[in-house]
Amino acid sequence: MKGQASEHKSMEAKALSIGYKGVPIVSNIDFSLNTGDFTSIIGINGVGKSTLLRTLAHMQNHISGSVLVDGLEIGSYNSLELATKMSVVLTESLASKNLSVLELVMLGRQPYTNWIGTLTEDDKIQVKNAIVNLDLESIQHKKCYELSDGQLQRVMIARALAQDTSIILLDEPTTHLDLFHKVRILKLLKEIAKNTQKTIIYTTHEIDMAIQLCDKMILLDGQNNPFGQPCELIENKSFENIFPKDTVVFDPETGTFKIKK
Ligand SMILES: Nc1ncnc2c1ncn2[C@@H]1O[C@H](COP(=O)(O)OP(=O)(O)OP(=O)(O)O)[C@@H](O)[C@H]1O
Repeated sequence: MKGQASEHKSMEAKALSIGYKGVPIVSNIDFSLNTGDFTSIIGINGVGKSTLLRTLAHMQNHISGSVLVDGLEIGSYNSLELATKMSVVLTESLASKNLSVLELVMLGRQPYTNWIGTLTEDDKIQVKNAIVNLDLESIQHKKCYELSDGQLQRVMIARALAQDTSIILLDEPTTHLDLFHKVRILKLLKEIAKNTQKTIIYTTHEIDMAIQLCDKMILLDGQNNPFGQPCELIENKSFENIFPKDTVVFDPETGTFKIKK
């Protein structure tokens, strides 16, 4: 589904509890995202950001509460339906590094191709656009094992864009990127969210950048897990207790964290 004319709730969490083997690691997660929302999940190491992302991607079950996609329980979709609704970019290393960049990005079209995997003209356009948008033209024929971590990260994002889903979930998409590429990719993702009315959710440790760029933020603190626009979270002093105050303090004036000297 693409280019929806008006906003609607594309992904919601209600009283969501996530964890492993029936044991919750975070509860009380509530948020509601519209189409076009560029959203980050933030919080300290080990709080449960990746677990939440994998739960939203239906790669693991939630413990209680609900995750709604386009108003319906995530569990009510089969895997092919979900593959046309959401794409996922994980940090885990890629199994098929023997593929070329182009071949890997083409795999993004798999949910739409026939059983032999033939690409239509539309599929090829989507692949080309993803390659151009992520600046991969000059390396499109290289094998993935020949790439740097940062290049590979851009290829994985290109594959998700080629999949052209209304929801894109990314786990720490900027980890291996230099400052220029971090900003470039985040701005590109935001632009894509706005121009094509996609809901984009990503986990990150770059809170300052997220405050500047995101429409909404989900702050996992293991207690209330505040959610809202960055300015609302600043107003509610939500950022002030993320880290121990004797180490880093949040400056609401600049929206940045400062090292406590
Ligand atoms: N497969 C698993 N089985 C059991 N516990 C797990 C599993 N994966 C992660 N955990 C635990 O769940 C908690 C949250 O982990 P998660 O990776 O979601 O945190 P995170 O916020 O993404 O951390 P980081 O910022 O370090 O990437 C941690 O305590 C972790 O040890």
